[in-house]
Amino acid sequence: MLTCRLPRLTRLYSVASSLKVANSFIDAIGNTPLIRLKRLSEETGSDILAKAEFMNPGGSVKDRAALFVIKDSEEKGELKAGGTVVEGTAGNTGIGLAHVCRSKGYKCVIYMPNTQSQEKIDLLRMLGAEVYPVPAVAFENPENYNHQARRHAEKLPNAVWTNQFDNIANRRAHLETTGPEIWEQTNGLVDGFTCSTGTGGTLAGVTRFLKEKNPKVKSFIADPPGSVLYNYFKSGGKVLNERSGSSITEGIGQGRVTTNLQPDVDLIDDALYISDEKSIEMVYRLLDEEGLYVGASTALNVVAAVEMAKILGPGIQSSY
Ligand SMILES: Cc1ncc(COP(=O)(O)O)c(C=O)c1O
Ligand SMILES: CC(=O)OC[C@H](N)C(=O)O
Repeated sequence: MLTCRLPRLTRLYSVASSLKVANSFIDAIGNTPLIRLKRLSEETGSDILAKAEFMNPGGSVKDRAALFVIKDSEEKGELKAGGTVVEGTAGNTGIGLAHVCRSKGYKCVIYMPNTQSQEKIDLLRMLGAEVYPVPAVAFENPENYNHQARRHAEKLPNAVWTNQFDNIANRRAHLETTGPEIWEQTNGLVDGFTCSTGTGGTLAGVTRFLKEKNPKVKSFIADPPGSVLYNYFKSGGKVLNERSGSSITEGIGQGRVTTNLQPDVDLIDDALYISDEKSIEMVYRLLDEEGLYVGASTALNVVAAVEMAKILGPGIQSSY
């Protein structure tokens, strides 16, 4: 999910006009619409557009990364027919992987922090994944869900740990699909982009693509409580605090600069800290005003887009 502001935009690129038959689950990933948020656009004087990543067939932006990390393993010859994909995930990447695995005939093993919602565990099991909810401990701890996933894959023949946080095939998904879609859908009139980060793949890939197209496009990190990236950015990359605090949002927030984020961290123009209170309020505003039923991580992105629009002000490519 992403939001951006397009003061000059008069006509949206028609997604419906590009309707075609998808030959499989995989072909249905991506090409999601941009939805104009009418009330928030009127309120800010900037067009606020939300990329409807919930319309991916697995239900989130993470379908894109799931497809790219699996394709990468196949291309490198690490994953062969009948093999197993193992991943550490808050659940959404797992859901994308479980779908792609099912459609390609792979087995899927998921390690996730036991703080995540039961619905995601239930869905993963329904999709045929083997799921291990494990205690939520810091990345530095060998029992962290990611390290457990890596060790599981190392013990199995024909298995890969897709390593979504540090495997840059994830970032490539957004360089090659999400970023170009936004550029095309807005006829290049996008002038600001913001989203939160889990692995950082979306923020990094989209930022890189848009800035290569037009260096004047701004990019802001949207950070929830319990994440360290807001302080990291505001200290000019000097302070990487220990994680403290927590958030009701799931799948976002980060304790380190991942390999997916690292190459593009210097391209980020600003960071926004978004409290849970603001995200929850936005969940209900989007439902009441736009008829959009979204989760807290999406609502957080929208809060950030509104704040970004207010900072940049109406008028394309301001001098911020
Ligand atoms: C629902 C949801 N939104 C956003 C993200 C963040 O995306 P990325 O991993 O590309 O930073 C994730 C997971 O990371 C997620 O699960
Ligand atoms: C906690 C986190 O960063 O999760 C990454 C990703 N959203 C996932 O669903 O796995």
